[in-house]
Amino acid sequence: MIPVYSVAQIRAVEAQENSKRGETSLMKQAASHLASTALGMLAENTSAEPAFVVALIGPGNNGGDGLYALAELQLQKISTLALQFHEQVHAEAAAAYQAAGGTMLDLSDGECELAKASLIIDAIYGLGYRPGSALPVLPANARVLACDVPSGLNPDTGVAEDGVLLAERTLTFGALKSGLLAIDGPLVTGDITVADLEFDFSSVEAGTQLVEETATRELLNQHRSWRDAGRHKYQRGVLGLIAGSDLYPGAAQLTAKAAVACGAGLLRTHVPESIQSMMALSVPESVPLDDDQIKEALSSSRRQIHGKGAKIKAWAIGPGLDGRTPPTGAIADVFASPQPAVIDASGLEVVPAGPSEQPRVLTPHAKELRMLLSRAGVKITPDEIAQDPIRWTRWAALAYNAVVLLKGPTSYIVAPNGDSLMVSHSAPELATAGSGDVLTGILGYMLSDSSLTGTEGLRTVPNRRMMELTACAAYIHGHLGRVTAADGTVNASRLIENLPKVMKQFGF
Ligand SMILES: NC(=O)C1=CN([C@@H]2O[C@H](COP(=O)(O)OP(=O)(O)OC[C@H]3O[C@@H](n4cnc5c(N)ncnc54)[C@H](O)[C@@H]3O)[C@@H](O)[C@H]2O)[C@H](O)CC1
Repeated sequence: MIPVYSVAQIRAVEAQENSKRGETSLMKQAASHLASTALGMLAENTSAEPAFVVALIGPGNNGGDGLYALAELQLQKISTLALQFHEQVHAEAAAAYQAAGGTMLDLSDGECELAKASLIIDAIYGLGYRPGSALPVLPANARVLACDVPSGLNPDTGVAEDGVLLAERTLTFGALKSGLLAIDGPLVTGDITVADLEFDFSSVEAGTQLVEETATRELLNQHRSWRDAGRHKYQRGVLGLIAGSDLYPGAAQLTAKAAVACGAGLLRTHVPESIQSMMALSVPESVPLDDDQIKEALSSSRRQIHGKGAKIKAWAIGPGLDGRTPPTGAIADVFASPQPAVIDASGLEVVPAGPSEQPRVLTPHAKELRMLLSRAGVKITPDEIAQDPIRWTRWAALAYNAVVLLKGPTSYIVAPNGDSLMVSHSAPELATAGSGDVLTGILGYMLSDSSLTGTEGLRTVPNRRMMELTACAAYIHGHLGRVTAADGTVNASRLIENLPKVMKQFGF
């Protein structure tokens, strides 16, 4: 996992490093990473035209990084040009660039050169960016390498100006900044690479951790064993799904299909009688579960604690459920059971607040998070959630004593003790009806498979593990969105079609 810091934290560490190693030395180290990233991007060019790198240079150290990087390229016989965006410029870096034979022009005098560039380095604003600046308009198909932070993106909040310089790649220095991963960040940074400047972050605690592919695989493999291959279906994850209504019969089917597509050992479905035949036809692998059988499953799970085998290992509650009526009878009993549960959609309208014996993951989008907080007595607006998603997700995790996954372009996963993870590997095309139902099926299956939770019947799944598996499910769901979008438009049914292949890529 990759730690994510605030601008203030990075500034503090940078100041320490500057006093130890000197600002110029740090800038040159950053610039060297920037120059080699630029060379890597140029090597991808198929054009026979000689390389021509144009850098947009701002007034501060971000601009200084850009100039030192151009000087390195110039010394490697790459044709370069520096376009000054501001009358002020980093004098020492400018002198170094000109000593290397570089040419500096005011942007107004050299703007026409941008169209000829094989690569544009955006070194106008980085950490020091303040909203409200004018920004240049770049040629439509320009290849842009952002220096530290794309200009026009707030490095802390992730809010971008309309005129933000869209990057193909962002090389960020020292560590990930929260703004690169939040709100507009994922839409404007392109692929992000962190340039290691050997900073000492021991004095600051990361606000959160980004779960990327390597971490996802490590987390999934934590409890896997060669013995898993010999398991029978009751050991390969038995999920109880409580979902569906006459109003929304489809959501239950999508979650059911997704859980089956993940390779669950057995799916038991508790849906209204009016849609049971539809469920049996559309998901023939599923087995119905009536109230009495739920009570039997719950009582045997208690017996399991005393040695007898129960069958249902986890619950998925909510997709398409009629949220107007509070749970009664068997469904209320499920909310009080010790098995882990993922609670989504209308299930969020009825999940009880406060301490619970059940290890739970709630999976709201921003509007549902607002409803959860309102039910817990906290009135806030969608904008307030957007401005500080981790803080408000943490509120809900505390109020409901549950792991909370706030769904969006970036997913935030927060445990009741305040620990948080982020997943930014996603696809904008996932904003389509039923996508959340598919995620519920993936997560529900994962919580039901003891080769993933690492717990047999005697212990409930710890919140830390619930949080880790939720992040893995969010990562796989985001990857599923990218794979599906690669060869066509995205809908929930196509996501499900691709799910077996994607799960296989992650060792299932
Ligand atoms: N953090 C690190 O590890 C390292 C950072 N480096 C580079 O330094 C920049 C940050 O430099 P700084 O001079 O503080 O700020 P910027 O260059 O981002 O901004 C320059 C300057 O621009 C002015 N400004 C900001 N917004 C506006 C606006 N809207 N209108 C007008 N003027 C504006 C403001 O005065 C800023 O100070 C960081 O990104 C890295 O690239 C080190 O070089 C390497 C290590």
